[in-house]
Amino acid sequence: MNIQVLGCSGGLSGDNKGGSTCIQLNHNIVIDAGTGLNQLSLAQMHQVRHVFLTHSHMDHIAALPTFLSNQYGSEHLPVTVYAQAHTLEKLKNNIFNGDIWPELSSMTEGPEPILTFKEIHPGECIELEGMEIKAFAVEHSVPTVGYSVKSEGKHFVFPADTIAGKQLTEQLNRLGHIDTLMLECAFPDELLQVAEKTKHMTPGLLESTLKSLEQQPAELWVTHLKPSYEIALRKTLATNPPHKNTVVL
Ligand SMILES: Nc1ncnc2c1ncn2[C@@H]1O[C@@H]2COP(=O)(O)O[C@H]2[C@H]1O
Repeated sequence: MNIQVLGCSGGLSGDNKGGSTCIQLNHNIVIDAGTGLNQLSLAQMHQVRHVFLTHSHMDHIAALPTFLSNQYGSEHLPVTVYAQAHTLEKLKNNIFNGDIWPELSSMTEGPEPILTFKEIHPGECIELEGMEIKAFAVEHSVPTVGYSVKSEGKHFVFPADTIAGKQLTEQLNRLGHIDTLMLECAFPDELLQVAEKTKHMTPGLLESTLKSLEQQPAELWVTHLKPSYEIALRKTLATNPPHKNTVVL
């Protein structure tokens, strides 16, 4: 399984060229459609057939409308967008509503639509292209799922935007051995109250989450740093890495 983090910032600024959350699995699957998706060329976008969304927040869906419109002319239609009912409802009502962007799921190019929305539920596992992609519920300010991806003997887990706590620990422990755990760290410890209110992590919460796990992952990728705090967070995470193999993306 080839994992490319196309974007993972917790916000947008010219200092972070990657953009917001989008993780590409091999050529044809992405998790989230933040602005990192725009790193792909048109030809590469035409290879992406499956989009798994974690939640409805803008930094995770921003590139979806233009990405989907770019699919007109692709030979490999339709694109399937998987998400929980809440996320699909917000997309249909607030984005693909004919005002902000066309209702692409009902529009056709030739014999088939370019887009299919597919509701997923926490606990559901979808098998695609030799991968097992399982959604699991996490605690964030809107209904959110993380994804566990197993392929070729490797296990990649992305809990998306979430706060530390019993739910996250239990979900991660249930998943067994993890090769790569990609966990967020949005705010510094001084902003713990903001992190708690917005349901995000701090370095301290990251450390306590790692300590609460029955098995350590082989490596930890830290993601979703908020641009305003990125320099300070990188310094803290370099001085006191929460895991022996920590990579701050
Ligand atoms: N009370 C708050 N204080 C600071 N930032 C906030 C507050 N509420 C929402 N936000 C920001 O709004 C963002 C929405 O997306 P996120 O959950 O990634 O992160 C959130 C925070 O960056």
